[in-house]
Amino acid sequence: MSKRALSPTASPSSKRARTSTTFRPKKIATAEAAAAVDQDPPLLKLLKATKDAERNVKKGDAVVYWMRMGDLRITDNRALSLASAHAKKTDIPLVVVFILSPQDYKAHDRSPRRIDFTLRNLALLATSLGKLHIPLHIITQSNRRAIPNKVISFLEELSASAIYANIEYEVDELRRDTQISKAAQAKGIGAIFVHDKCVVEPGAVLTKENKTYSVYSPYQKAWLKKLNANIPYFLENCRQPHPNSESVRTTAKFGPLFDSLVPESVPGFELDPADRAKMEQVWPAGEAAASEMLRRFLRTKSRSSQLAAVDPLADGAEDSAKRSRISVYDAERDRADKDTTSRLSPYLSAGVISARACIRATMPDTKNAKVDGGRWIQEIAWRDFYVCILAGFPRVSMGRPFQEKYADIVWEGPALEGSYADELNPKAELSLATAESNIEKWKSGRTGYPIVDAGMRCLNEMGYMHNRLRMIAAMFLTKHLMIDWRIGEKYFMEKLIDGDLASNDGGWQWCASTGVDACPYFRVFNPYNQSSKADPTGDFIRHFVPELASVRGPDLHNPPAAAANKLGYPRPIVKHEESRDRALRRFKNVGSA
Ligand SMILES: Cc1cc2nc3c(=O)[nH]c(=O)nc-3n(C[C@H](O)[C@H](O)[C@H](O)COP(=O)(O)OP(=O)(O)OC[C@H]3O[C@@H](n4cnc5c(N)ncnc54)[C@H](O)[C@@H]3O)c2cc1C
Repeated sequence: MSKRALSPTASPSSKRARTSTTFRPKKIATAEAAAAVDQDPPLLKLLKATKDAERNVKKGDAVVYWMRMGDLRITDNRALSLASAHAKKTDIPLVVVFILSPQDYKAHDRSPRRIDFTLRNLALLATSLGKLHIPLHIITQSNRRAIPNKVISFLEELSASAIYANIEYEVDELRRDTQISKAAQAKGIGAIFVHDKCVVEPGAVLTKENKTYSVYSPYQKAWLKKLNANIPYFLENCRQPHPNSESVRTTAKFGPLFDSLVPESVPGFELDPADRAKMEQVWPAGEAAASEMLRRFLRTKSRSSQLAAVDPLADGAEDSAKRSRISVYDAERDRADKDTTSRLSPYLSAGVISARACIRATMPDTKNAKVDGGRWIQEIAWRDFYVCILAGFPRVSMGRPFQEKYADIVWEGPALEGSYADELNPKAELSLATAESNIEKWKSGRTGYPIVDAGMRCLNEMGYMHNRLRMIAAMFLTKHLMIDWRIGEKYFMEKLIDGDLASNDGGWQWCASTGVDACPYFRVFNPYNQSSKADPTGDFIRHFVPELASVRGPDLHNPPAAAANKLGYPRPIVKHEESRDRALRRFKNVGSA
């Protein structure tokens, strides 16, 4: 039975409602501020602050595991496993806490779908933990700056001996945890923050000069070598938590923690009922669903019936060793007209399954098995790479381009909050109204480029987009419409169910050519060519752009004017060659139009 309370919106405190509407996080740091943070990365500060965290820990009455948005699972969870071992060793109960923080969700442009997915998973976790007599205590904290004090007072109320958590690599979160770590240790409470998100943690793979890699290929080679050199550590299957004694449920201190309810929604992030029902169908919550999705990816064939917003666990998946999705991944992964990829990103982003488990599942079951570094494994390495970039060059999470030399590219459209100016860039060619109208057409999938429109409508409908389509849509916004990548990055985060700052920023800056190991600025995708590669059958476009449902053959990718007009499909809002020339000009002459 899932344990969920009615939405707190039913009786919002006026203070909470006010906070969520007036809170305006600063989005873009100055170049100087970003450079200063790069020089002294917050991850190193946290690791330093927690180095001796387990020394001088007082004996207490409980051990706390702080579950975060990126580790919503019981199986193979490093911090949970360590917390449980500590509790078992000292014979005290384990308590799990989750803090709902709407201001953080706003600061990170979290989508209501991602929040809903979090709550759906938490509801299942509350039940599973309850079977182990472990309470899942939910705290809603309206002012994010007050979280450190809130955590410390919670630990003091429980007379906790230690708190464990998996590291979140975003700047604000690292700073918050460093503050908590220092405050906890001052009170004799251990604060232990461990790596869990990546297969190979940030800092473990460095260049010869002891620096974070900023080019993927050598990184990936070094990553694989490191991984294979110590598989028991990097691919450890962390132990399941031990149950608490049942008697913990009746104690005055811990009993009430079992009454905590997972809310139905978070104010400001509610989903309308139809969307919620769809999300439940397309992205079923829970560790069992994630494991089954992984199993199907490894063992069964792709299906064109899976190209849209449907149940990924629907009957009909056909077993095949030779034609399983992973076996043909290298050749078929760029196709959006069937489920060629794993669709595990929402589960990996929310930590419903560990990246370690994904890699382990691809390995033969022999003692000396090695990770083969095949194409799918390389994608998991991309995920690790972008987390390393976030940790090693925190500037990217402060709204700055990785390549600062591109900071002054002349973008069309509105300036961003906390950006250079409040008004339109004076060098822009288009009026603000035209640029804003272009952005709206891109968002709603009405650009007149079928593959871009199908991708954007897919994003709007199911909170997910195939990787190749994300690339096409992102490049279209940044190069064809010459709109600042941060506008697209924000829109994706607000819509995606798998929204993840490291991968999203990495992907956007790659497409905008401002990022780490980015696409060279002169390589501007031709959307028509890309379209026939990503959707050779045309099924994907016909599904998501119903105006074109009757069109067959090459016309589908580039509908002739007369046919488009007749079918009510828009004409292209820009011309590929002209926009390409403009993008090249602006990147060659940064600061000029
Ligand atoms: C503009 C843009 C924005 C993106 N935003 C996000 C995001 O917010 N969250 C997110 O998880 N991914 C993001 N990606 C990466 C990628 O598109 C998705 O991870 C992938 O489409 C998920 O589908 P899948 O699970 O079927 O992937 P598979 O092909 O099955 O790959 C397996 C896993 O590897 C990881 N992965 C695959 N490709 C990439 C990649 N290029 N970069 C980083 N990790 C990768 C993902 O965790 C993925 O689940 C973005 C890419 C681009 C170009």
